[in-house]
Amino acid sequence: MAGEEQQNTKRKKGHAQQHELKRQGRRSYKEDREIAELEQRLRDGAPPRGSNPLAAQEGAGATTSYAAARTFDELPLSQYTKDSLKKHKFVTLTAVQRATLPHALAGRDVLGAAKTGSGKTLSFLIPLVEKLYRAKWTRLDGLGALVLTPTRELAVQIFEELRKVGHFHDLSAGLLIGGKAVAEEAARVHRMAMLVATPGRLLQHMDETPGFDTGGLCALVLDEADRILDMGFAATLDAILAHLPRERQTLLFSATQTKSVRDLARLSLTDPEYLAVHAEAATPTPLKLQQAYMVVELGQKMDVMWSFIRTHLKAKTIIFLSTCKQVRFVFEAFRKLRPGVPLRCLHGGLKQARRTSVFYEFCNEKAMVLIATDIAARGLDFPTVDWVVQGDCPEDAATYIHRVGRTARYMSSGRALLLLLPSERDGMLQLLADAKVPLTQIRPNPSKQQAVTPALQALLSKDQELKDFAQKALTAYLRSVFLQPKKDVFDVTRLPVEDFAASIGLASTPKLRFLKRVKAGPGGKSREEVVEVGGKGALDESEEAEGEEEEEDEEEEDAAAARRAGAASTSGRAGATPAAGKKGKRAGSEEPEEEAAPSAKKQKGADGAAKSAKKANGAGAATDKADAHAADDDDDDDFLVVKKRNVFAEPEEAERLMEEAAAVAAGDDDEDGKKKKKKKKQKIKVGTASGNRMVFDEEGNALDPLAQLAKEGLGLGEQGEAAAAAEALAAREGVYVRASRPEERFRVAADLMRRRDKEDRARLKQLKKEIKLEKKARARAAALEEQGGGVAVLGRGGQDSEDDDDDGGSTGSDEEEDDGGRRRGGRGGRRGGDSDDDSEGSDEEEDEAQRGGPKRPEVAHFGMALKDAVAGAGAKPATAGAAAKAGSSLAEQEALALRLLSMRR
Ligand SMILES: Nc1ncnc2c1ncn2[C@@H]1O[C@H](COP(=O)(O)OP(=O)(O)OP(=O)(O)O)[C@@H](O)[C@H]1O
Repeated sequence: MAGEEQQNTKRKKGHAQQHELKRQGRRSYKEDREIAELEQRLRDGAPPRGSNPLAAQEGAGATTSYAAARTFDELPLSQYTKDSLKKHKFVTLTAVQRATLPHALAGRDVLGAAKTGSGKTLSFLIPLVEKLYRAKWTRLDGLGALVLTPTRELAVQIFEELRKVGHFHDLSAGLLIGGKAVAEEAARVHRMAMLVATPGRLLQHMDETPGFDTGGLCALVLDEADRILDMGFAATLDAILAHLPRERQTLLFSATQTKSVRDLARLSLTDPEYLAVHAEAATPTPLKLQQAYMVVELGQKMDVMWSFIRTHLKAKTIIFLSTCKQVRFVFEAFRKLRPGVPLRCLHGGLKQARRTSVFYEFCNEKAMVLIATDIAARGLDFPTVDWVVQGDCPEDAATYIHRVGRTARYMSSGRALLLLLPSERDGMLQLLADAKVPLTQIRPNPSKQQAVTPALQALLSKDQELKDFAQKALTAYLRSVFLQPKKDVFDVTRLPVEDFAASIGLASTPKLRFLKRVKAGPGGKSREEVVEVGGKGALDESEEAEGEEEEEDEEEEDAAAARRAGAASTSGRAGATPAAGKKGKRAGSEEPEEEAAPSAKKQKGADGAAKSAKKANGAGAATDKADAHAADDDDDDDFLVVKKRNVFAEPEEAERLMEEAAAVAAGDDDEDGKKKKKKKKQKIKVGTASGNRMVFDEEGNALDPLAQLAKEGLGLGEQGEAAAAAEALAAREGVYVRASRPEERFRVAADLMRRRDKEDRARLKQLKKEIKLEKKARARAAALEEQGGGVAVLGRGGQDSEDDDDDGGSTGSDEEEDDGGRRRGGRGGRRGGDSDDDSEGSDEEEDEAQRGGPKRPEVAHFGMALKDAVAGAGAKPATAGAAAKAGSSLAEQEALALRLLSMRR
């Protein structure tokens, strides 16, 4: 027993000594010896320059060379890294790891290209960690290694992977992404040996954070290098590079690698190794990925997407759309129609906390539909995604490859479906054929297709917010098509805008005008032409709507927009004509039933509600079929009828099939494809009751509201304490590599987000209350003024700035500054992200209030002692507090305080 104690004490002493050594930047004798051996092995066994280690024979020169290594154990890696990899079950190298690790470990610049899901992340993380370990890097040495990624979610994911690789190391690592508190990051960033960052936020710290030293950086990684090097990130990347030393190792990885000499020159690469692992492969996409496309009319797209979801209730699916606003609309609309599978959305307009929680939720679910923009297209490693559906055509073959790469990752299989408009078909298929992407044509099974349009019309007719979303979605979609540089694929003038508007439930088409630059004549002189869609006088309306942009991801989405806009401006084309099309006259004038009805319909056991809803609601067509399908969720692929042919091998047949599919998608009835099916007119019964109000969970199970509350446990009792404990834990763990408990962290993050959402809502409510009170007070003050006497405008002085701090990420304060010192009375200002709509109302109220009096002083503080003024004023209570004691209402107290103030002035 005594012996055991002695041993324990000895071990503890050993650990303490080791820790102290590391703190001083020194290593133990054992580590020193290991580092020396590793250096020796790396020198002696490095693969020849320009060689591809994949071609190296196993066993050849095994004594010294590690070029033929098949397992991590055979590589010259530190024991800490080997143990970490083993702990996380990484044993055998993937092809890209075999090809790139030997060169990267030898300290060379590498350009690695390999298919999606092939393990590129470890190919750059392992060399970084090893390099700093061998350099005996300490936190006093400043930043040693940097990984740049185009999106925040990808940065989070890489950071998690880094925690795995660095599990047993003693290196500090940090994550810098937009949407988080800069100040918090600034306090720590200078202590980080490694950083994973998005370009915008990194540059902000480089410019603004004192003591953030990047001059000693020895390794830089650009993940999704082609994206980071493209024009969307050009200025930011150049500014970042200007802060970094030219002498460094640089690693570039992507599934679609850049070969541009100009790009590579910007990075000052030294004799880089170009390792394109799958360059000779028959296809650039994973072998276990089945890919198909379907030609769909724009006016049928919503039906096809809805039908897909309804017939794949047990699948994990990502649906890609082109813009934030489309994602928001389709998500909100489908969510309200309750398809029977949980839905989530991911786009740059969401608050960062929401984005992160959606990311993790989608990782952990088995069956879920994620509707997303291209911020989810690159790099994200969601486990076991069954389907990738491209609802909108990708901008190029590279985007296609990255999007479909979210499924069939590593060893698993997956399926992908691309929806193409007839006008996109030829151009896009050609691009994909050039990129050697194998595609099969597929068409929807008409008997399984479910019309969602009537349901959308009914929803929009009673939900103004959703209608606004729909209008903005339509505008954003057309604008994105307009901005696409590849005009042979994307031609906004060929889109049936009015059919599309009708299909998303809009009773009329929003009026839009786009400015179009076209090259006039061989001289290349440009002129501006106005393309008008849907009528005159449209510009103001639509552009105003666009002005109300949500906070977008400052990284990826802005970069994409900049890229498209830039390309569009240099590739203008002539011949734009107003879009033609008959006016779709759809529902919307009649008042539909209670909103709960369509969702109630598909609930098992809610038959009565379902029947009445079916009769009453315009959602009939969609939900009738939805009911029929609710019972048999297993008919997954019945909706998709496969034509088992490679269309590139049989062009004529392909043509015929495509036309056939287009005819089916367009709803053509007879063989010659001319006569359109008549849609049964939906009758909406106005004013009838629709049953009890119900709450449903994501799976569609009915819950009573209290049970729902209890389930969510919003900050109540133990849950609140647990959340507080979790928060403390998160704060304690910080961002060190050694602290590796992903599940715990996910839970902590989820708890924190729930609590903060609740706090936000409470704060907003409080603010609205306060604003109302202010208005009242001003009204009273105005009345007093009429009776003679000056008036002061209310504000909350110090309290404002306190709230500002709490509410990181709000754009309210910016607006305040922009208004040239016109200080608002609190945080009712417009917020970024998904809460901005909530606060618009209070904004207006405030604005109105601000206009109340032109010469008024800016801020008044309640509770100030105004004895002098009181003395001058005669027998009134001295302060608002005194007034309260005297029993007057708050509004009266406020009015009184104002009066006192003005008298004092
Ligand atoms: N050697 C390995 N053994 C087992 N699993 C691995 C190995 N290397 C990578 N993986 C796993 O394979 C999956 C895909 O890896 P990773 O995300 O690095 O792919 P990628 O090539 O970067 O894909 P993308 O091009 O989409 O960014 C991850 O879940 C990763 O943990």
